[in-house]
Amino acid sequence: MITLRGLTKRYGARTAVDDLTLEVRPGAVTGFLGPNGAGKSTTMRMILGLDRPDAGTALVGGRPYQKIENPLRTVGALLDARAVHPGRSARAHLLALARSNGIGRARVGEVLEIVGMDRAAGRRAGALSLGMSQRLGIAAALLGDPAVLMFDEPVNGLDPDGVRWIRRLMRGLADEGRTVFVSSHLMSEMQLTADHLVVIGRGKLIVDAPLGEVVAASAVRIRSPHAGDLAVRLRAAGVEVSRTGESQLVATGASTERIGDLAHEAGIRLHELSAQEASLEQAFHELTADSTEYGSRV
Ligand SMILES: Nc1ncnc2c1ncn2[C@@H]1O[C@H](COP(=O)(O)OP(=O)(O)OP(=O)(O)O)[C@@H](O)[C@H]1O
Repeated sequence: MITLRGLTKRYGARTAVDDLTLEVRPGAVTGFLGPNGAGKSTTMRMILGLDRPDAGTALVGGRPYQKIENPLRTVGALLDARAVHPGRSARAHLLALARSNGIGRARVGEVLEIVGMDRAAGRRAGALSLGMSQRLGIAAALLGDPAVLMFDEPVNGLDPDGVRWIRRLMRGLADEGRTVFVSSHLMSEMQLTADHLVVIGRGKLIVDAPLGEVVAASAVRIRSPHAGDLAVRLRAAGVEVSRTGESQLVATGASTERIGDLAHEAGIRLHELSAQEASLEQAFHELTADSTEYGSRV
């Protein structure tokens, strides 16, 4: 479990993370989404004790990172896959990490196998492809068999096989009851991977909800020979409506049942009434529109 309470980080006049309060729960993949510069990496760095918050707290398993005795056994993280000594072999890198964290040598072989790197273990870290570097970073994160895992943009630069592999790995880790917190700006990817979503913009929490709830923020497509009259009626009832064609409307903020009832009360015939499930991409765009606009101005 990761617990953030009022977590805040400022860089000069800029508030990178703004009063973030949330819980990341075990047994699920929680996607951490936001436009570039939203504050995702800064939040993860504060959880790992790499950046000091200006206010608030970040706890892992109920403790601040600095107070965790064997951090690698509690929380594993992949922040920057390239942050490995380039001259060391993958195995030597993991062995050094294991030794300094009181983890037995045998576990190194296990994690190399989990990430499918047993045959590349002798290669120098600096000579690994990005995909292999990601796997090595994940092997390091898994080394202490931690209950909490954090991945910052893990699929960046990966080929489709690598992306599928990471997706399956995260699912498996969550199914084992672990807390899996993964940042991404790829909404389509999160739609396939995450159970729960945390969306931030300009450092502020925008959404903290199950994936289904975010995606179901739906629009309703309507066709009627009296679209103009119907639009007037719907707006009067507080429904947001836009006219998309001579006889077509799209309404948001009301169910098909409500729209059907309103049309019936007004005596207006309908030729189509269908719920359009918003893709996460659309939902994300709507949710973060303000913060993205702000971002592009600065
Ligand atoms: N060390 C730093 N010094 C000054 N400003 C910083 C520093 N680190 C981050 N920032 C700023 O804080 C804000 C949040 O950055 P952060 O990297 O956390 O966002 P992000 O959501 O991870 O973005 P991205 O998707 O681009 O990685 C940005 O405006 C960034 O420029």
